Amino acid sequence: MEPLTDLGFSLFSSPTTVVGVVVLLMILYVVSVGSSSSEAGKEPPGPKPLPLLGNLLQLDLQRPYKTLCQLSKKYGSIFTVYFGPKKVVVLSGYRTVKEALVSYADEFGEREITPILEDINRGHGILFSNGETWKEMRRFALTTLRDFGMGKRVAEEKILEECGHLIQMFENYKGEPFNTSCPLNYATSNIISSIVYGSRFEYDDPRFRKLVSRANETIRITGSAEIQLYNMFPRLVGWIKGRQVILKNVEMTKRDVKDLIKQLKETLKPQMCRGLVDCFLIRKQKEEDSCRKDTQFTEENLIFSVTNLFSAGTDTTAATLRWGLLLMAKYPHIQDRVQEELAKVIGSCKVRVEERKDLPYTDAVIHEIQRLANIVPLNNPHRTSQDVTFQGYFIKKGTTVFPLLTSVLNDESEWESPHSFNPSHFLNKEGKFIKRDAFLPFSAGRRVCVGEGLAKMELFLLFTSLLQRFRFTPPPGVTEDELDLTPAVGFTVPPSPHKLCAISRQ
Ligand code: HEM
Repeated sequence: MEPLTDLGFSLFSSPTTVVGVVVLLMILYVVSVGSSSSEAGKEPPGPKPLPLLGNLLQLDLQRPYKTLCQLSKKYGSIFTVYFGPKKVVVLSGYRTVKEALVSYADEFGEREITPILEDINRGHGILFSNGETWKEMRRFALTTLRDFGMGKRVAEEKILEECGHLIQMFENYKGEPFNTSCPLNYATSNIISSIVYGSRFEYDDPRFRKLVSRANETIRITGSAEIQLYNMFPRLVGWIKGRQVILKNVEMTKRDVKDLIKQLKETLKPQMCRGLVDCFLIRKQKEEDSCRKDTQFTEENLIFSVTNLFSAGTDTTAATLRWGLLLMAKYPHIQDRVQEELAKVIGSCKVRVEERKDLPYTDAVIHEIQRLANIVPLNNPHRTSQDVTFQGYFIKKGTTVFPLLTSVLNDESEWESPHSFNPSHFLNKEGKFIKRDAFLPFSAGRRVCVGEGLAKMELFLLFTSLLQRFRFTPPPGVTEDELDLTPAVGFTVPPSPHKLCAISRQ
């Protein structure tokens, strides 16, 4: 809670600000909490909120998902927490989250657009939009991703090509310790870039490096304590530094993306789509030609759909791979078994997606990495699109809902040893791979991750290719026990900064 205290001091340092803050919070409190008792039915229980601050003092703002998991032990699988004046209903545990997102998809399928998300996207694109914009942009992204070979040979080729560049980059470190973040982010960015733009970038292209680092920085800051405070009190703390950095990043990224789109426009051939941008531009032209007034195929939606895919597709997959390599270095006996299986089934040939079924142990390890890595612990926020009575509780239309993914991936009634790295979660007694219902790292229902198929393919091909080529170890002088599994702070959570050695096996 220290960071919050520090921030509190700087926020409330002048008496006039304090009075202003108190008055505004009182108004917000009356508006939000005052309407919480409903005649329509019992509302989900929860810790008593303080006037004005709600449950703010109880929340670990750096890692709110941790507090929420603790609260679920006391209040059950559906409860209410006040993030300042903002009322949030938290759904916890596999059964509740799945039931809400799948059986009540209509009621729980909307995205909550927090003030910082409003700043970033202004309701455009796929990730942070609702209604017709979301419907059309999501449908377009899914069809185009499918056409560009998600789950097919074309995507496999693109990923394998990128694998070659990534391996080369790892080779360049010659077994010396290095931070895995940049190479992995560049590789996953390039895979989504070649689908979106139709071509990859060189790793030393300064514009590409900036696009990747700004996307990462924005995701990190979006999960910080100061941005949580901004989301609670947007009018009061709009000036905070983190928000200014995000706004600047968004502007610069928009400029770069516009520029990339302009280049594609100038060389566009209507008969040949090089990537998603081309398909979008062609569709845009068609809609303009037919004078469709309510078209969603606008410049803004193109820019934000592209940036959404780029940032959602880069950081998540790279963070999962970073966890994977760290876990391999920490548990060398598990790395041994993966490498033995790869040697037996594939030898030194290129790995192919169709070989996944012959690699049950490796497949189980990749699933267990995703489960334990738990990289979107809070999930993206949802909100109710209408009044709903769920599991006997009344939830009003427009309420923010967190379908807490961490509580699903660590659900004690679903997983035999939820808090340890145990690939047996995905293996039966005969050593065959088994699917598990509570494996929901991509969420479920209407807003389920658009890139699930692509991400699974990337994780499999990149992880296996890297393990074929390299042995991952802690840096000299660091023991396996000393490798730290504390997650970093952020909206998505990679491991804390660390270095590893990639020792060539060939
Ligand atoms: C390991 C990798 C990944 C994980 C764990 C992951 C996880 C998630 C989660 C939890 C959500 C929120 C779902 C919800 O609101 O209920 C989401 C949404 C989304 N993801 Fe992913 N994702 C990954 C990779 C990707 C990739 C590679 C892409 C790009 C092709 C992508 C694009 C998106 C988009 C566009 C959405 C918004 C969907 C919507 O709101 O309709 N993700 N992802």
